[in-house]
Amino acid sequence: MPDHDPTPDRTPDLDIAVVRLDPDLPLPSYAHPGDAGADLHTTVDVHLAPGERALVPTGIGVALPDGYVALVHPRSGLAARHGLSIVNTPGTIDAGYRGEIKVLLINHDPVEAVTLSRGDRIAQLVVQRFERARFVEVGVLPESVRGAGGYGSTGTGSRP
Ligand SMILES: O=c1ccn([C@H]2C[C@H](O)[C@@H](COP(=O)(O)OP(=O)(O)OP(=O)(O)O)O2)c(=O)[nH]1
Ligand SMILES: [Mg+2]
Repeated sequence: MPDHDPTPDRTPDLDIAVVRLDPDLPLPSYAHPGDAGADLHTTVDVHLAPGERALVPTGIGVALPDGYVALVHPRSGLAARHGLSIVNTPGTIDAGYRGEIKVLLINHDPVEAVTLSRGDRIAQLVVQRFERARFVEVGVLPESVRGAGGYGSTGTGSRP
């Protein structure tokens, strides 16, 4: 770590009530100042054959304030080293949810199994504010430059 960290730790913006359903495992925590994701741990040993998935408990329950959502993101190190990801990435933890946060891990490696031990950090939780939309039905949508183009409509090469 440099003498002067250019990303100093912030005063937390928000308190979130957490229960530890497994008191021997740590609370979610940020690895570095400025990190967006707080790491979540598995409470169980996991063995995933190639292509296999498993719903893995984290031992954590939260009560998010109204207007907030927590998103369960994969960890890039596990993805790069082992092909490990999350089936429904990012998982959505609703403000009203009071159950245990679980992570639907999947082993995308075509050959190697993935083995994780109880206590390993398996995913990261990003807490965000969100907008509650009112879906207002109209007959025709306003025009835009993109229009209905999508799914690669701009091509893959560099653009002028
Ligand atoms: O990765 C995840 C995704 C969801 N959940 C919990 C929290 C969330 O609030 C609840 C419902 O998730 P979601 O809305 O994604 O699932 P659904 O299939 O739509 O179920 P439901 O009908 O219960 O909303 O399950 C997790 O613990 N981990
Ligand atoms: Mg739902």
